[in-house]
Amino acid sequence: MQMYEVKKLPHHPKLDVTVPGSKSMTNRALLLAALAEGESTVSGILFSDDSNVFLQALKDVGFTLQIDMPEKRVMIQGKGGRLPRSQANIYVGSAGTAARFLTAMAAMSDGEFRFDASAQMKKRPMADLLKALEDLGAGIQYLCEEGTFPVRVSGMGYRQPKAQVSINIDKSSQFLSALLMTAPIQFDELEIQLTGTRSALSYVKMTEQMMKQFGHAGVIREADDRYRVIAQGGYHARDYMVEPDVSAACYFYAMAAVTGGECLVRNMRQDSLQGDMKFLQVLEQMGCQLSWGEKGLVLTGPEPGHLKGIEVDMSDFSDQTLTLAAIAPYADSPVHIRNVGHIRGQECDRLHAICENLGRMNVRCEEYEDGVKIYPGMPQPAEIETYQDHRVAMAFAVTGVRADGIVISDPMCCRKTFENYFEVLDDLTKR
Ligand SMILES: O=C(O)C1=C[C@@H](OP(=O)(O)O)[C@@H](O)[C@H](O)C1
Ligand SMILES: C=C(OP(=O)(O)O)C(=O)O
Repeated sequence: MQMYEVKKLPHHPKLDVTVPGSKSMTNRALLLAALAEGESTVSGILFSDDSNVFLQALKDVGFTLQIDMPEKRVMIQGKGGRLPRSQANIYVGSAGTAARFLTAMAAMSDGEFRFDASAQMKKRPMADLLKALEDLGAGIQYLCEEGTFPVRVSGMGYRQPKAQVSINIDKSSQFLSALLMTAPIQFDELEIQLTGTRSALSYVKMTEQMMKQFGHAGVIREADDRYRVIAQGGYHARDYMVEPDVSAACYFYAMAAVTGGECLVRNMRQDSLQGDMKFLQVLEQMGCQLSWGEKGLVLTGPEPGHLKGIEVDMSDFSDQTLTLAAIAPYADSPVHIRNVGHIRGQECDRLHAICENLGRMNVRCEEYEDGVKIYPGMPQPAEIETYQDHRVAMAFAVTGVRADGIVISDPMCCRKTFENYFEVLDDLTKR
C-alpha cells in the first residue's frame, strides 16, 4: 500500500479496539527471559518489525525459541546469563530497543559479535552507550563510521567483581535500561553515574520493575543521577504476560477525544508499567473523561469544539508528542509541547516532521529547539509525509478522522510496532 486515505468518523462514534502487546515490554521480556536460568514463556507478545529483529537476533546468538504466532506466545530456553554462541552477526533493523539492549548483552559476554542496522538506525544515537561499554572493558570496533553501526563488539570475557561507569542518557534512556538489565550477568556490582540532564524516566522504571518480575531486585537508585546494580544471582525463568501497548492505544483514545466519541481499549491495566499512561491524564486535562470497566479503559471525548488547549512537558512520555500534535488543531486554544528535544534523534526529526505536516494541512505551528506550539485551525486536505516513522503515520491518521482529504503516504511503516494499524482503522471508519 503506497497511500492510505483516512475516512472521517461520524460524531460521537463508539470505538472498541484491541491493540497488540507493548513493544517495550516485549523486547525487555525477551532479553530477561534469555538471560534467566531455564525455560520462560512470554505471552501477549507483540509481533512486528521491532520484535521480529529481536527474536531473530536471539536465535542467531543460539537461543532455542519456540514461537507460536497465533497464540502470541514465545517459549525461550534461558542460559543463566551465558550466550549459547560466542560469534554471530546480529541485525537490529530500526529497533532502538534491539540496538541498545543487544549491544550491551554482547558486550557483557565472552564472544565476538558483528552488529548491523537499517540506514535509519545508523543515524540514531549509539555513541554514548558504546563508549560506556568500552570504558567497562568491551572491545568496540567501528566498521564504517565512528559511533555507529556496523560495529564489532568483543565481550569483556570474564566476570568482574565491581565497576563504575559514567553515561549521558540525554539522547536515549534506553542506554541506561540496557546497562541495568545486562549488568547482573557480568558484575557483582556496577555503579552507574549519569552525566546529562535527563534523570528518572518512566522507561527506566519499567526496566527496574521488569527486572524485579524476573527475580532480580538488585537495582538501587542512590540518587537521581546514580544507580547501583548488585548481581544477587541473576534472573529466574517464569511465565510472563506482556501488557497491551499503551502507546498504540493512545491513537484510538485520541480519535475519541476529537470526535466526542467513546473508545474502549480492551485489557488495559490500571497497574500498567507503561509511562505513556500519563498521556491519558493530558487528555483528561483537555476535557476527556476516563472510566475503568471490566473490559478495559474507556475514554469519552468532550463535544466536538470543546477540547481544551494545554501547555505540557512531555519529556517522560515523549512517544505521544506526535499524537498530541495531531489533535492539537482541534483544541480551542494553542497546544504547547515542551522538553522533548531528544525526539529529533528518533525514527526521524519528529519535531520537524510535526511542523512540516501541519504546514501541509495549513495549520499554524511554531517549531522550537525542544518542542512545538500549535494553533487551532481546521486541517486542510493534504498528503502526509511519514519519513519512515510509524508514529508519524499512525498519529496523523488521527487528524484525518475529523478532517477531509488526509492521505498518509507509505502507511506500512507502521509495521515497526503495529502491523495491522490501518486495518483496525479501516474497520472503525467503515461502520
Ligand atoms: O525503553 C524503551 O522501551 C523506549 C524508550 C523511549 O526511547 P528513548 O529513551 O530513546 O527516548 C521511547 O521513545 C521508545 O519508544 C521506547
Ligand atoms: C522511539 C521509538 O522507538 P525505538 O524503540 O526504536 O527507540 C518509538 O517507538 O517511538
